[in-house]
Amino acid sequence: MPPDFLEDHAVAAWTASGAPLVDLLRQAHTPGRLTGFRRGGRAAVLVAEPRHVHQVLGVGGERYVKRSHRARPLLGDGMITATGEAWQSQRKLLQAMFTGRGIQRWEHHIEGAAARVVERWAERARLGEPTDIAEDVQFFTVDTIWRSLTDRPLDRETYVDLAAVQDIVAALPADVGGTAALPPAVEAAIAALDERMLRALADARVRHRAEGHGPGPVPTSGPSVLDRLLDAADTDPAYTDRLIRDELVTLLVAGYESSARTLTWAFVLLDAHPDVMERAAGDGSGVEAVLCETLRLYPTGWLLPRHSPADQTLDGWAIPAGTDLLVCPYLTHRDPEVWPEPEVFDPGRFPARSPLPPGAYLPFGIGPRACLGTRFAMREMEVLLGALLGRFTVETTGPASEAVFGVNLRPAGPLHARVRERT
Ligand code: HEM
Repeated sequence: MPPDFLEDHAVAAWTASGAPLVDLLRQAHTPGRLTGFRRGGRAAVLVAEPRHVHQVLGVGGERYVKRSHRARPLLGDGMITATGEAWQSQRKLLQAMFTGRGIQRWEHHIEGAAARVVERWAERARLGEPTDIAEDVQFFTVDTIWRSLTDRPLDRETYVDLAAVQDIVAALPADVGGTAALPPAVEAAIAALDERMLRALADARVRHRAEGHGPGPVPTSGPSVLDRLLDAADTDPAYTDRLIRDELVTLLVAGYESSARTLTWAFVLLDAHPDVMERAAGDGSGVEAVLCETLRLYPTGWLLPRHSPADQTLDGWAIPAGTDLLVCPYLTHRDPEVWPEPEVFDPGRFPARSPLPPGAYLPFGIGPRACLGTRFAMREMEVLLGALLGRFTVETTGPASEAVFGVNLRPAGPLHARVRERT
């Protein structure tokens, strides 16, 4: 049976309105059915039911492919955009640094970067000046990932080049199949970022040789991600300077944007729920639940597109070759069958009392392409949120942030707040 497609006139009306893609997905969404729409001769189906999500990303992870056209101008051939054997070997190389005990090596970077934000807030509190939470948490997440990539703390000048990534990401087409033509200012920001990365690479190569690394077997542990990539380059010709640049930019973009936006969303939600904020501040034990619930309501990876190169059947529905499958964690996470009163922010839902249906909760994706940095991200967010809530009270002073559904789901604008030391 073919999926239900929206009438062409409904799609044309949506196009004419200039509304974001999420509005079209909401229109198409019909619980219990597989629904979609056609645009410019291309068919796309919405994948929001947990069992469909599980099949497309989990068990069907090999059949439905990732094309990532949208981010390629920025990420090149790094791990997010790579496919097939290239992806497999890239993932294998870095996996151990980010899973299991591997992340313990980043603990001192995370603690160091969190201490800088705590100091900054203490200064703001002393002077009675407001701060921009969105900016502060972004500095933190850029700092943690930069230290992990290069083993160097972040200076302001480097931060400015790296943080320009957010303008680049915002300029990427949010829509699947969007073109890669970017405004000149964005091309220039990508060039500045490239220069910064290639300079970091050249510096690291000099240090790397001086420290006695060289051709030989790839060690199973190393001080930084860049060292690991340089070791790989000694034995594997696939690791050209270009690919190392792509991998660094990929880890930078993946590693700071989502964590920064999630922390900002957490403060937006906590500000609206002071009782939850006080409980989480108490002994810090509720911080993880606050983050899990924040990621349920605002999964920064709100849309995970896949493509079907061959004819497939999904839960009895016929998926012809060439169809885009728009997995949408944002809609899945608001399924009332799984989450009673889905719009309500309630960290008490976590940890879940009974196992959730497969595919029902996926802020970090599922299946072979699930997030490499899940453990790193959760740890860094818990450390910072715990440290800030434990020491300061927070009261925002600006209007509530609107959600922007771009390549990722981010809060619009800054988040100005007054912070005070707890007495
Ligand atoms: C709150 C923070 C984060 C969120 C919500 C998040 C979310 C995601 C999601 C949903 C995916 C899967 C995309 C897909 O299936 O199409 C993904 C992939 C990925 N993430 Fe994260 N991420 C976060 C933090 C991080 C961090 C800190 C790092 C790096 C240290 C990272 C590195 C990656 C990489 C490399 C991939 C691609 C994996 C692959 O294709 O094999 N992420 N992330």
